[in-house]
Amino acid sequence: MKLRLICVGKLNAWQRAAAADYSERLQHYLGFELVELKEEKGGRKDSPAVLLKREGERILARVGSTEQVVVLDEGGRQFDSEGLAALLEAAMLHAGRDWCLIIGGACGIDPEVRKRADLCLSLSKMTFTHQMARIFLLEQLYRSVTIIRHEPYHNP
Ligand SMILES: C[S@@+](CC[C@H](N)C(=O)[O-])C[C@H]1O[C@@H](n2cnc3c(N)ncnc32)[C@H](O)[C@@H]1O
Repeated sequence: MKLRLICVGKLNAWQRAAAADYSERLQHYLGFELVELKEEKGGRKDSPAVLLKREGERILARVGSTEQVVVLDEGGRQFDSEGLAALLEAAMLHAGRDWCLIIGGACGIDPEVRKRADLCLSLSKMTFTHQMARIFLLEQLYRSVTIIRHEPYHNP
């Protein structure tokens, strides 16, 4: 089973270092691919909704038809770390579909992308920047695999 993370927008140097650290750790346990899309830059006439829609179309073009789509959204379903690990473990044990995780850009996620979601996942009720959401998600995925393997990273 593989994980793919689709993100919109770039990270600065320290964010990139943090994200790279967790994704490298994660790759020791699972296949992992990062797809980083450019933020939509429209002209002065383009409304935020139009830009979001275009961004959404580019995201959906990268989603595989058989993938389990997990959209990151502060209004989504919340899990504790053990709960997320259990969800991931069930998918791994039952040769589940590959996961495609999606983090929106600075303006959020187009409704069409949300419609494609099998799960909307919230990391907190608080809103994070997309950069911070990426780092927190990668850390939680890494934490999940260490929980699944009973390794000492997670100290509840
Ligand atoms: C700055 S937020 C966008 C906020 C915007 N108000 C919206 O409508 O979604 C950028 C992206 O980071 C992710 N994100 C931010 N906070 C999150 C949270 N607490 N849980 C899950 N994802 C979050 C989401 O994917 C979101 O689209």
